[in-house]
Amino acid sequence: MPTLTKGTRMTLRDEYGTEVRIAGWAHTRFGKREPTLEGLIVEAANAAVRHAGIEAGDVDEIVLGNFNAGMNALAFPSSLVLQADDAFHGLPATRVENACASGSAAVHTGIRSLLAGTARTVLVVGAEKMTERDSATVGSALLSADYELAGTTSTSGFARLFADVADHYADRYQDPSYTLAEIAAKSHRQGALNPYAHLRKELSVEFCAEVSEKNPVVAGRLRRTDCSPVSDGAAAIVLTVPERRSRDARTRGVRFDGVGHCNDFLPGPRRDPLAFAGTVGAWRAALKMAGVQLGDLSFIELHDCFTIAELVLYEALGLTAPGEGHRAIADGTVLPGGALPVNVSGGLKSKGHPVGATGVSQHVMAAMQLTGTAGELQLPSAGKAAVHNMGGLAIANYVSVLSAL
Ligand SMILES: CC(=O)SCCNC(=O)CCNC(=O)[C@H](O)C(C)(C)COP(=O)(O)OP(=O)(O)OC[C@H]1O[C@@H](n2cnc3c(N)ncnc32)[C@H](O)[C@@H]1OP(=O)(O)O
Repeated sequence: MPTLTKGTRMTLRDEYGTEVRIAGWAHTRFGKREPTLEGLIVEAANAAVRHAGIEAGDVDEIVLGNFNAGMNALAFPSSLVLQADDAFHGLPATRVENACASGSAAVHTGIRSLLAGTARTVLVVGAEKMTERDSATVGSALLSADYELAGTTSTSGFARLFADVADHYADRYQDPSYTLAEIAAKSHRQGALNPYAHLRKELSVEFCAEVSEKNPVVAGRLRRTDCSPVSDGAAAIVLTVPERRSRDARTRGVRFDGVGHCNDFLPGPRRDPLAFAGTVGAWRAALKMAGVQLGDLSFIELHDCFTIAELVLYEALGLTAPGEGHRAIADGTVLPGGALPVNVSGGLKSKGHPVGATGVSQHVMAAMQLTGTAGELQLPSAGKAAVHNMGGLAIANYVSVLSAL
């Protein structure tokens, strides 16, 4: 399989030395939530504008990440953001969709507007309402992102596809089941500390490792604890290019040092299921643009839609050699306090995965760490972070490298 070397080609600093920042952010609680999609969007949008210390009238453009995984079939969901404040009335507002990476697709779209000079302040919202529908409907909606299975009905949905990845892993290296339980327990431990998380319950490695009535098999080797949950929720960020602002926001916030976006082929046979080549392409592009290496990062928020994805990502991102991802968790590297903590927020696995919100949520979690405002989740030292968000089996891949100001 070829290595993907193409991907986003842009620079994050323009001729005036302008840099792109996240000036404010907000996050609703994830889980089974009462508010409608509109209610979640309004809550996150207004709170992010307040947090940035700007007025709604300062926003030039709105981008909404939304996959419609609840199959609500609502046209123009981007106009729901206008409901947050009358000052948004008339603004350009666009819904961006790239499956489970829709949130980061929205973030990167907002960055492009800033770099193009068509906006100075962009409000990016990610939102999804999934729990209103039964699991077969949600499973089918998610599978519309898969080339071979689109249009089919499934109660195990994407879990089946990632269970196949776990089988390939077992065939090529060794049975990953126990390592997957260790990853699940790590995520639940962190999620229990995250006030925004869907599943705030510590689960032991033993519980996650054992198939039981409370932890049934969902597909193949994947147990319930190996899956991210079906969640409702929203997150929002305010993107700015501060030097060009007429009314300056507070100077706190975080800076984008690098971005990468890389899409892979859809047909399964054209991809090595354990290479996540599109992710590797986006990762390398973002780190190169930022001028950093793995060792320069303080932590990573990565797309652990299933625990097997996190294990494969340890290897694809270079934390360990192929087949040795188990070492990253066994020796404590990816734990808080380890050399490179992964998913300190609890990740998708425990924080939840309201599909369109996820990429924005990951940027919010990283921004909180980098500004020392992550509460019980706070790492002692957090200067530089990478955020990785993917759609499908590493089909649409986005990476951001962020720094504290
Ligand atoms: C590229 C990508 O991102 S693809 C990813 C797209 N997302 C998905 O495919 C979603 C995958 N997840 C799922 O389909 C579902 O969450 C499942 C199948 C794992 C679990 O659903 P169900 O079996 O219907 O669980 P249900 O909602 O009835 O909850 C039963 C119990 O399990 C718990 N639970 C539900 N999901 C999870 C989970 N993922 N992990 C741990 N516990 C869970 C609930 O809190 C509840 O606990 P309680 O009895 O103590 O109250």
